[in-house]
Amino acid sequence: MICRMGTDFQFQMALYLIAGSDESIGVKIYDKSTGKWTVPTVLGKEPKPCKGHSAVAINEDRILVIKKGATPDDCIWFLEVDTQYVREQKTIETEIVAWSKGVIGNAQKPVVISGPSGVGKGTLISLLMKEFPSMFGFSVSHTTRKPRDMEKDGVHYHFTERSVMEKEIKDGKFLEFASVHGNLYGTSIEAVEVVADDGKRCILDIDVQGARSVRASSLEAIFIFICPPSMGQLEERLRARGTETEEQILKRLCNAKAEIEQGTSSGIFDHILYNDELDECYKTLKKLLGLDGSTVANSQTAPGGIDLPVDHSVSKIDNKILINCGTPGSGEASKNLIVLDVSSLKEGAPGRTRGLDVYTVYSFSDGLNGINKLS
Ligand SMILES: Nc1nc2c(ncn2[C@@H]2O[C@H](COP(=O)(O)OP(=O)(O)O)[C@@H](O)[C@H]2O)c(=O)[nH]1
Ligand SMILES: Nc1ncnc2c1ncn2[C@@H]1O[C@H](COP(=O)(O)OP(=O)(O)O)[C@@H](O)[C@H]1O
Repeated sequence: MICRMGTDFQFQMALYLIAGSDESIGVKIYDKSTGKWTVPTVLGKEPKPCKGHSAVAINEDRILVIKKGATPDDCIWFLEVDTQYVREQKTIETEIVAWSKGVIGNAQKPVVISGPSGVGKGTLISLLMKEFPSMFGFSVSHTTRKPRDMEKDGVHYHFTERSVMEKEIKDGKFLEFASVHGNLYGTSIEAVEVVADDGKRCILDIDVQGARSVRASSLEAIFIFICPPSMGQLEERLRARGTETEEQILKRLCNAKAEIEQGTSSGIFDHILYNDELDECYKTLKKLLGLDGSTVANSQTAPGGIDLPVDHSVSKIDNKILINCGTPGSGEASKNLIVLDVSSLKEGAPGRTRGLDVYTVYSFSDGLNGINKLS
């Protein structure tokens, strides 16, 4: 492995070294109090190797890493060293850092939908996905339960063995997980990232325990609880669906009481919807998601990127990162300065940092300038 680039950052008690090779980008930490180097546990998907990188410390929380020669959608990354997410994952034994990819603009908050089995969560989500296919993406959960007749692996769930899922949970691959009706269910970090990378708003269908975990995490979301009009109607719907055995139906009905109690009284949920008449409930759901005609349905912007030349220099002034791409040529306008505004950074899904504003400044040889906002 040939190490051909490195940047280092001094924080109060530690120095972070980011070094890249043809194969990987590695991180080492020098502890000033003990004088020792350690290799931290690195969470998140590591950026692909590149032709070099520039890096700037944004604050004590994270370091911005700009990859050279990367594709426009893959050049802005953050090494999180003390963000809320990293603090949540910290163990006593090892130092932890996390990679997260920079997302231009403000993708809309994910939507968490919970409610008892048979209340109509899946039905409402299907309606949304059908009416707004380019706006919403479903977070495909993992589960140890067996697939139903019509369910497809990788579409409705990632059907998995308990031992495999438990190992992946241990390896930090899950945003949340819970035991529901005797099976293990969980949202992998990747499931949420896939939707974000597609430029879509993520919908999570998870139980109340999962919603509680997400509420406590760094992922900002809208939380909606769906209630049945009555326990009798819930039972009717579950039986009419015809996907569960009698034993499973009874277990689900028994759990429904506690779920409804927690869902309606725990303060986890921003909105409680009653799914009596499906059409009415769907209309209300669209209204609270801002889809009642006041917004253009498919207006979600595609995931953006920045076309960076390999040769550039980086500097920081307050909350602005200036990427200098060289002097303009004669005659034509040339893009010679890209400005990243990091004043409204937000933690997204683990593995993503949202809220990056990007401007390109064009200069003409006669001294005139033009500004173009990408986000
Ligand atoms: N915590 C958590 N719950 C999930 C996840 N995926 C599904 N669930 C919940 O697990 C419960 C059972 O789901 P499922 O087996 O599909 O049955 P259904 O609710 O009757 O359609 C529902 O409350 C789902 O919301 C997940 O990734 N995490
Ligand atoms: N408002 C409603 N009125 C009557 N039946 C409904 C309504 N909403 C959903 N259903 C039906 O109830 C059953 C359970 O709905 P489903 O979406 O599978 O629930 P969940 O995903 O919450 O378990 C399905 O057969 C569905 O067609």
